[in-house]
Amino acid sequence: MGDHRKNFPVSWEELHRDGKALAWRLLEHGRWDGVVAITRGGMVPAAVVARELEIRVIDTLCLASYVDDRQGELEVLKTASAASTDGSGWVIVDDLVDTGATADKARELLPKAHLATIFAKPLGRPTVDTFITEVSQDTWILFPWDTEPQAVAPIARTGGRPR
Ligand SMILES: O=P(O)(O)OC[C@H]1O[C@H](OP(=O)(O)OP(=O)(O)O)[C@H](O)[C@@H]1O
Ligand SMILES: O=c1[nH]c(=O)c2nc[nH]c2[nH]1
Ligand SMILES: [Mg+2]
Repeated sequence: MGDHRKNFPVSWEELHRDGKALAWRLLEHGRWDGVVAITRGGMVPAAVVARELEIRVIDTLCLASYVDDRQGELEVLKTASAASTDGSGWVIVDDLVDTGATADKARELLPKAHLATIFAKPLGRPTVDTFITEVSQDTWILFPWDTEPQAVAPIARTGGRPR
């Protein structure tokens, strides 16, 4: 695994709540023509946002760069059909910005779209228009689709290392 010092586990309930918080923030900007989910991580937040804002036009932009918590070269696996436009009136949703590389590519493809995430780390924060929660750069966010409950040692016994 990579060099992250802290894990930040997120539950389905927390993600649902934060997705709704993101929808409230996006509502302030008026109506949206559609949502572009950056797959795969953006799909669940995008579903919550689309449901709350009654948006039924949903597209995907398929970008991949990480294997586990190691960043590799960013691959564009599929563009959004909204990419035939400049993206104005559309909101792009992802689960998080970390280094900002994924968000930079989304902006390159849809320069006028609004970019929204649930989480932002400091390096990526300037690339996103709206986000809900900031976490430190050395934190790894653990999403519910990547995790399952298991027994762990007390923090004090790990010597401060991530478990
Ligand atoms: O700001 P960055 O450093 O670019 O990192 C953020 C991106 O990394 C993760 O996607 P990942 O490449 O793991 O693909 P996935 O969504 O299919 O899991 C996450 O879902 C974001 O899209
Ligand atoms: O599950 C994830 N958690 C993260 O903190 C992260 N950063 C980039 N990609 C990520 N994926
Ligand atoms: Mg992703």
